[in-house]
Amino acid sequence: MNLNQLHELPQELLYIWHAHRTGILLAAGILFAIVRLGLHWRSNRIDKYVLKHEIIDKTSDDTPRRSVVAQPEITPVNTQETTQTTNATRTKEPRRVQGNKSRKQTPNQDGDVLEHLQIYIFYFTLGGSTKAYAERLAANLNGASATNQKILPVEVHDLAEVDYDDYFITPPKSAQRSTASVYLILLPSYNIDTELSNFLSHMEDTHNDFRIDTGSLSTLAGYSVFGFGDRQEWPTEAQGYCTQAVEVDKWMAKLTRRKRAFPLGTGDIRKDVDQRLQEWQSGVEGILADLADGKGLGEGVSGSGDAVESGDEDDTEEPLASDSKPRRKVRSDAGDLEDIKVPIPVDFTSLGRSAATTNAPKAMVPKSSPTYASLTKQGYTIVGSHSGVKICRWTKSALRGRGSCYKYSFYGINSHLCMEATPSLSCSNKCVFCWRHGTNPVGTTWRWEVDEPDLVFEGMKAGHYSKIKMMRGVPGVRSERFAEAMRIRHCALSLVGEPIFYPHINALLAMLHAEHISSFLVCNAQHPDQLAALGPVTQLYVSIDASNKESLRKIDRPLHRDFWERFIRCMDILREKRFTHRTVFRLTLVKGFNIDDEASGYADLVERALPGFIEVKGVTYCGTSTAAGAGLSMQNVPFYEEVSAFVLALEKELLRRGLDYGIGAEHAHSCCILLADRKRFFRGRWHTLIDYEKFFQCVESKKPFSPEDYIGEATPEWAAWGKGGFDPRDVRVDRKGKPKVVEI
Ligand SMILES: Cc1cc2nc3c(=O)[nH]c(=O)nc-3n(C[C@H](O)[C@H](O)[C@H](O)COP(=O)(O)O)c2cc1C
Ligand code: SF4
Repeated sequence: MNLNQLHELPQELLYIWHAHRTGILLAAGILFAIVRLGLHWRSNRIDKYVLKHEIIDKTSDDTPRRSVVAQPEITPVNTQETTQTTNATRTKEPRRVQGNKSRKQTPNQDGDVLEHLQIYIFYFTLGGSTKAYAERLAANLNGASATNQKILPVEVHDLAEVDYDDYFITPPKSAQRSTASVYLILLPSYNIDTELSNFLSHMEDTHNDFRIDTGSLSTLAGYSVFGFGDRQEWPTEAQGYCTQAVEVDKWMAKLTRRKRAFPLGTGDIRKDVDQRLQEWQSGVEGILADLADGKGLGEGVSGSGDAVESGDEDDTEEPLASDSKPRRKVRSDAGDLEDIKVPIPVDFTSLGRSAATTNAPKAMVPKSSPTYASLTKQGYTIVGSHSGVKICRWTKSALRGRGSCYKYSFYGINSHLCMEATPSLSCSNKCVFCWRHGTNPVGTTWRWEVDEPDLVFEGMKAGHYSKIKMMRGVPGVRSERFAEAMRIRHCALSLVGEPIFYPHINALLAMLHAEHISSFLVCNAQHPDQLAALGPVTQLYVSIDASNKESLRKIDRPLHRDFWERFIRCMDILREKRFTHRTVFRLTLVKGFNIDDEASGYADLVERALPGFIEVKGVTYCGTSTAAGAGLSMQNVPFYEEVSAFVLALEKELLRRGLDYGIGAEHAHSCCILLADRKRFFRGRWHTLIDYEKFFQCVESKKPFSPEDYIGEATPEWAAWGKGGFDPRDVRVDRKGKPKVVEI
């Protein structure tokens, strides 16, 4: 290049710039963007690499590299790790926990092979008696598990001597991943300041310490508490009986995240402590065996862990359908059984001839059907293809010492010993107040497969017991009632559907009686032939939902066209049955439907059937769309005074006709009053209770017998008219679980 050309270079460059500046700028911009993106991607990879290695370091090293502020829902990854963390931090700095999200583990849920079960017994004592009980319990458990290699010798610790940090912040160091630990805590109660008060404060502090996982004992396999108290000085829990055991049980539920392995047991040191402790021990032994077998706590409903227990059940007698919202109608063969078009429907009244039908019958509630899904969602256990079982709210209530249903006051039935079941989920009515609407199948004929009665019976019992077991972790469940509940004494065949619809109903009843389970069978007065053929039943109910044809049509919405004729025939059959069966009318009063001016109509029916008893009950509003569609609202639920006024009017009307009925008992809590034939009033008292053992003797004698043969003792004073009828052994509570004052 010569000098001239060199001179012209700037001009040349300027020219090139002007001519190509857009392209140049664009290319530079693209290049810059590529470089930035490359750098960004590279730094991201480094970050990830560092993080990954930090995590690996953290889980493999005794000393945590990072501390993460504990969130309410965090929990240690495993026992060992947590113990190490706590140890490592306790000496150097405030306690720290790592913040991995809870996986709600139990040792054997981790997939670890459970090798051992370590039982720790903790006790507190001042006078020495609880120590003696703890040592005896340890000896018993060691003896019982001597042959089980998985259960390690029991460790016994005095709470006054242990360092709480070693056992009650996290489980002990000795607890390995493959060793499940169970705490059994035996405690007296003292209303004075003792070490026990410190223990309780420690539990509260641990739970509330923001640096510690709120469920820091959740890696335990389970726990159970037994309290010793003195009922003579502290008669009820509210007055102080075993209060500290109750408190510890609640805090343990929180700290373990609901690992209550067996309900809190309590024993009166002056009276029943040995028996209660023995019952509790037997229950605990069962759970320990399950845990050692790697079965975990089972499908138990874990306790809420709430220090203030919530009344987690509504106060209505019948549970509401869980989804009371209007439901889209699902059309399917199985879902809407009423609409199934089976070519030749078989009238179940002539089932013996069903072999003539060529089409094989179907399952009433197939597993794949929406009906099945809906019923199981509501808590029913479907047994076989057409039966069901469910524990009623009163069974739960009695397990928690919150009262039994009116049948305890009237007939001596303990609700926690009662199984509610039906062998036929199908019904021939669509009553407006039935809370199962939209779920249970309906039909006038039995068009389905028939399960054998032994299958139905065994399935019902298994379903019931499994539901009872699910209650063992629920706060407030009394251990002695829980133990008693594992032996069914009564069966209410009234759950849903129509029990006598089942072709083998008599065989099923015989199976119940053979196991000394009493039977209360409720039918809807629509199946006269089955009613006539019915064998022995402890108590035979007929639902009387209206006193005249029009009302019955409006309320029961029966599927049979000849529903009134069927109803009246049933009245006549009942009149005959009164010599062989304890017959009961069950009236459900619905304000605006069947109360007003109907006392005389009901009296007509009583005069016709002459039942031994008349139960009158105010309807429970279930809030379903069906109820609403039928014009039912809370306005239709009568007050207790209105039910009482109706009963008095009916009693008067019956007397006017020379029918001697009187008020035998009441249960104001469930708005229910019992009228009884005055023959049951003798020796100055009503006798509405049942002697169940005598009933079984009568059945076993195979000779004819009458309801008078098994009249029980006098109706308790507290259930008499004007006394309310609430079981005095129990505490009535409101929706929040707070004791409730009953006004009669
Ligand atoms: C000073 C004192 C206070 C007590 N307070 C209660 C109490 O509040 N509630 C209760 O149920 N029992 C209470 N008790 C009864 C004890 O809990 C009961 O006797 C227990 O078995 C004592 O156990 P220990 O011998 O292991 O100390 C109390 C006993 C004493 C001596
Ligand atoms: S009789 Fe049995 S099933 Fe019926 S409400 Fe009472 S406890 Fe429940």
